[in-house]
Amino acid sequence: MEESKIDDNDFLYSYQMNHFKEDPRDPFATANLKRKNIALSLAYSNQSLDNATSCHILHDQLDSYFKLVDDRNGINNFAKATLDLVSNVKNVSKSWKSGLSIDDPRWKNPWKPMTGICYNPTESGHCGNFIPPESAIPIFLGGRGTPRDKNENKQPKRLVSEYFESDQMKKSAAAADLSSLSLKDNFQTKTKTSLYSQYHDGPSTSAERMEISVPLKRRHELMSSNFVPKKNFSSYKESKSGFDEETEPKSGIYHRFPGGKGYYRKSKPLTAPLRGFSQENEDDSDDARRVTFENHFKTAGQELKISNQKKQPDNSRRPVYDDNQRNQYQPTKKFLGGKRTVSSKFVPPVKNNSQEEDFYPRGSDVNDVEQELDERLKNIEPRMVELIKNEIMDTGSSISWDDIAGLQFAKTTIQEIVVWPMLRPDIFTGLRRPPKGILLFGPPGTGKTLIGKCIASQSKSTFFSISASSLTSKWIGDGEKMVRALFAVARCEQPAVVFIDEIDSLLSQRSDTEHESSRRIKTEFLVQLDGAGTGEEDRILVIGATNRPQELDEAARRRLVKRLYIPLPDQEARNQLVTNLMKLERNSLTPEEVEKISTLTDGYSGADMKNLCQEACLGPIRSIASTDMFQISADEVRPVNIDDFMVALKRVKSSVSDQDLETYLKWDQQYGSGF
Ligand SMILES: Nc1ncnc2c1ncn2[C@@H]1O[C@H](COP(=O)(O)OP(=O)(O)OP(=O)(O)O)[C@@H](O)[C@H]1O
Ligand SMILES: [Mg+2]
Repeated sequence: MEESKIDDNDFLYSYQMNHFKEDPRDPFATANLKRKNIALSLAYSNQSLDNATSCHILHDQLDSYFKLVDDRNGINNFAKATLDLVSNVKNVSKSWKSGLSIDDPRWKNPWKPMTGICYNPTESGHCGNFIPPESAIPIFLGGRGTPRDKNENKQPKRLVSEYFESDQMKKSAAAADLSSLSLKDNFQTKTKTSLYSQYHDGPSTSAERMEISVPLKRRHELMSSNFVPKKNFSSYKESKSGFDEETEPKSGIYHRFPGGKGYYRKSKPLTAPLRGFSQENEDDSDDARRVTFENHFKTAGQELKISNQKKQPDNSRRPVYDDNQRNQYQPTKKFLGGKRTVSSKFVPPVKNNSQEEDFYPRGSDVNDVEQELDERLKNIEPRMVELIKNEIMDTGSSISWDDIAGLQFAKTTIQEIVVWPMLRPDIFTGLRRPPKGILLFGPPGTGKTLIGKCIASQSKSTFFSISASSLTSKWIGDGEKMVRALFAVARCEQPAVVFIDEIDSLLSQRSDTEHESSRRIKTEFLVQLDGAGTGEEDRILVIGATNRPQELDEAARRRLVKRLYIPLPDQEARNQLVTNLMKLERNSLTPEEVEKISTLTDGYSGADMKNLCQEACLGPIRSIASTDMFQISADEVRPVNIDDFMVALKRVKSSVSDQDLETYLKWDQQYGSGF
C-alpha cells in the first residue's frame, strides 16, 4: 500500500483539483468517486485527516454520490463505502445518529427532484445537512443544529433559510458581491430542483445557462471544497489576502472568501479525461480498489505540476508545490476582464479587410490595439462578457428583404438607417448620422421579429439578439451589470445591432410598485442608450420590437427615435405572402384564385396567412382514405386547390381585432415616424 505517500495536503489538493469532475454524464464519475473514497479512507486511517476534515470531504462525497444515484436510478457500491466512512467519523457529534442504512429502501428511489444540501460553514466541522425531497426523511451526518426528530420534515427547510440568513452567509455573499441575492425564497423551490434536472439534461438557452451557472458556481464556492490546507495558511497571510483570522475555524480547514480581496481561486476543472480509469475499474472488489488506487492515484504534487505546465510553461510566477517548497504555495490571482479573458475571441470593430491596414497603423503592434480596445471591458465581469457573447447571433441564416411581404416603407427606412450607414460610415456622418434606436411596433404576427432576423443576416454587423430574460436575473444587481456588459461588448464588436424583441417587457413604464432591480435595469438601459454609454462615434444601433408600444416608458420611447409602424399586410402583401408560401407546395392555384384568397383575408396578419396556408395544405391529406395512408406515395397526393383554401378560411380567422388596430393607429399618429 502507498499510505506513506499521502498526507492531508496532498490529498486535499488532489481533491480540490478533481472537485468538478463528478458530472453524472461522465462515465468515469463513479470511478472517480471511488478513488476519492479510497484516498479518504487511507488518509483517515493514517490519521492525516482529522474528523472535521473528513466530515467536510464526506459531505462533498455524498453530494456527488447523490448526483449519481439520482442519475442512475439506484444505489451503487460506492454508497456502501461512503456510509462506512460516515460511521467512522461519527464521533464528531456526540449525539450523532445515522439516519440511513445501506438497506434503506429510499436509496433505491430515483430521487427527483434532487435532494437539497445545506452546508453550514461554521467552525467545528459540521457536515452539512442533507435535505431530501418532501417524501423522504432527512439524512443527517450530525453537527450542531441537526434536528433530532427524523420525521420533522419541515426542519431542514428552516435550516436552509437560517443558513442563508446567517451572518456567515451574508458575509460570504457580500464578499462575493451577491449581497442581496434572494436565495432564501428560491433556494429550495427553484434553484435546487430545477438546477439538478437542468444540470443533468444540460441547459439549452443562454438564459437558462445563466440561471444555472450562477447558483451552481456559488453552491460550489459555498460548499466544503472551499478550503485550504492549514499548512498553507502562513503563506496565505503573507500574501495579505485579507483573510480574516478571527472568523476561521480552528479545526484545520480554512474557507476561502469567495470574491474577497485575496480570493483564492478554485482550481479549474481538468478537462482531460480522468487518467488511469477505465470501466474495468468500476469493479468494486477490495482488490480492484486497491489496484486502482495504487496504480492511478495522483498526488497533489503531480497534479499541480501537470496543471502548472499547462497554464504557465515557465513556472516563474508560481512555485511548484512539492515536499520541499510547500510554504511557497501561492494563491492564484483573480483576473477581472482584461486581455486574458476576452482577447481570444476578439473581433476588430472594422470588418472590412481593406480597412484593416488603416486601422492598425503600419509598424504598430496589433496587440497594442487589441489591448487598448479590451480596456473597455476591464470593469466588466468576464462571466458576463461570456454570457453576452453567447447572445451574438450567428448571421448565417439568410433571410432576404424579399422574403418579407409588403411593409415597403419600413423596409426602406430600415435600409436607410441600418444597412447603408453600417456599410458606408464615411457618408453617414454629422446630421446624417443614423439614430441610435428604432422601434418596430404593430399587431402580433406582422413580421417584426422577421425584420430583426433579416437585419441580422443583411446588415453585416454583429447582431445581438437580446430578450428580457437574458438580462434579468434573480441575482439582484446583476441585471444592470448585464446591460452595461452588453453595451461594452457591443462597443468592442461594432458595428453592432442590438435587437430586443418584446422590448416592452424590459422597458415598461417605471412605477412605484415595480421591483427595485427592474427599475435599475431600465435606468441603466436609458443611460447606456443616451449618454455616457454610447459615444457619438460608436456604431451601435438598438432595435426594439413590441406589440404593446403604449406600455413603453416615455424616456425609452424618446430614445428609440424612429418608431416604425409594422401594419397588417394589405391585399397586395397578402397576395405576395400566399404566392411565396405556396411556392414550396404542389398546388393548382391560378393567379385569379390567389387574388381571391387575398381579397377574402382582409384583416389577417402575416402569421394568420401562414396558418391559413398550412391549414389549406392539409386538405389534400385529409382527402386520403385512412386505409390508403400507408401506401400512397408522396407524388400521388393531389395538389392544393382553391377549395382547400375555402375550407381553411372557415377554420383560420384573423387574430387581430379592430379595436386593437385602432390603438396601434392612434399610437402611430401620436408617436410614429410614418408618412
Ligand atoms: N410581412 C411578412 N412577410 C412574410 N412573412 C410574414 C410577414 N409577417 C408575418 N410573417 C410570418 O408570420 C410569422 C410570425 O411573424 P413574426 O414573428 O415576425 O411576428 P411579430 O410581428 O414578431 O409578432 P409578435 O408581435 O407577436 O412577436 C413569421 O415567421 C412569418 O412566417
Ligand atoms: Mg415577435
